[in-house]
Amino acid sequence: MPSSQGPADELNLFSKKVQEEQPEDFLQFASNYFNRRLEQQRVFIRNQEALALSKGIVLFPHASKHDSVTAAGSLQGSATRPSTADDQDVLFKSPFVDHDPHTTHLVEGEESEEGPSGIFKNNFNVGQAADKNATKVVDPMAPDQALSPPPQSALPRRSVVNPQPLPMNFNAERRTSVSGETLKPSNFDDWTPTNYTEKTKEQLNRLEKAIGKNFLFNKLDSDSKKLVINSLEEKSVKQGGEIIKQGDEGDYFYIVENGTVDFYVNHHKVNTSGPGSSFGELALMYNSPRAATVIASTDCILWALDRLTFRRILLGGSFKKRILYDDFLKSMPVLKSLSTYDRAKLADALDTEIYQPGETIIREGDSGENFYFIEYGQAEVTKKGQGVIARLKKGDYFGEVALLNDLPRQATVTATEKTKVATLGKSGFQRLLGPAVEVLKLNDPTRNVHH
Ligand SMILES: Nc1ncnc2c1ncn2[C@@H]1O[C@@H]2COP(=O)(O)O[C@H]2[C@H]1O
Ligand SMILES: Nc1ncnc2c1ncn2[C@@H]1O[C@@H]2COP(=O)(O)O[C@H]2[C@H]1O
Repeated sequence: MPSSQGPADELNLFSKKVQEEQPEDFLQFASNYFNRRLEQQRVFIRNQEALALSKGIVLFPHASKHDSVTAAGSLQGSATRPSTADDQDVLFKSPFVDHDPHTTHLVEGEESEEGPSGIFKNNFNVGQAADKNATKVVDPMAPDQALSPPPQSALPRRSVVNPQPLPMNFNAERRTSVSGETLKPSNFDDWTPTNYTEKTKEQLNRLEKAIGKNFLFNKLDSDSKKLVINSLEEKSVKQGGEIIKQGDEGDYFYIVENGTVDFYVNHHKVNTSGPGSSFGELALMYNSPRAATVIASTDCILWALDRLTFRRILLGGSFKKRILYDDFLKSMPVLKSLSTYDRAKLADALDTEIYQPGETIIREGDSGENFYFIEYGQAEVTKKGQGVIARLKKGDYFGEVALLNDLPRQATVTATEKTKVATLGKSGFQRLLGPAVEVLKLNDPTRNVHH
């Protein structure tokens, strides 16, 4: 059965709800709960389809009207007409939900106790924690693009990629947040993406070599991986060709098989990257204008993934951490100076740890390995001989003093209630915080002692 998360995640969510609600009539509760989930999912798909149709795009070209009411879970829809309220009434109405004493409204994008986008939380791998008491919830990932080497002459103007008319901007409304729209089905059993073409053996071999081990793919299950691979379109770009123009609307996401590309923001070169790297995700994630111009600095072979497949498959998989941390990082005053791109790279590098009341997160005198943001909970800072010197809460950060000044930990930080922190390793701290480091230095609580 298709679902927004996959059966295991749906079951996890469901059992959490059961624990929370302790329903007296379990079967009734279960029936209502899953009816509502199904209803939400169908409504979402209907809306997407209607939106797409309003922009002249057919999302489900192979489906007929009759297909739309096949067995529960078959997510085909009518390609020829927008949905109506009547459709939804007939197709989505749960016989029970209106009168259910147990029903709680599940809103897409609803925050759970577990974090900014709780609906994803049960997807995480439980791994080893930096502190033996902590539970690490997310894996590290995402290779970084190298920083720019030598300066370059003026930008070429000619565009050689994307000769076809522009793409599926079916969701052309500008948005600044990914969260609402991304808590949605990412995997449709019966959905055939528009650009799907089985790859030849030769292409598959090349793809496997170039990108098979890329973080984009090792996060995906085999079906999703196959879907993505067969949706990729091969594009050759000559040296100097403009692949993306800053300010344009997003159409494709790109993976580099061969060659090197340069990134320019407001005509200044900011980055360069080579084989195995990828770019062009920001505009597709945030429905924002392209944040940089991308030029082939050598002849390149690229693989392009259309916007819809990117959003359906990669957003909730490979780019999950960005979605998870998007709102949280945006809300942190200390990170205000970071660009969308900086925030995205930062999110890629974060891990999550949970501490129980009384657990030590940082011990005075230890060497410093991580920087911390508090996602929820409270902690107190103590120093030998001085007792409690500060209290920390949601949105605060700590652990910067040792990293900024190359010193041992200057205080002990202990959770006073269940506390969830996002952690950033030392190298990420130095590489990814950019201008925020200056703010951290200015706010250094030991500034007068060390300087
Ligand atoms: N410093 C940077 N700022 C913005 N985008 C960058 C930067 N470096 C690389 N890029 C990539 O350039 C791409 C341009 O298109 P997007 O905005 O869709 O996504 C962008 C990123 O993938
Ligand atoms: N007055 C303070 N002195 C030292 N550390 C403090 C103080 N207030 C808060 N802290 C935090 O406690 C952390 C302990 O580890 P660090 O020394 O790496 O970074 C420290 C700061 O983030």
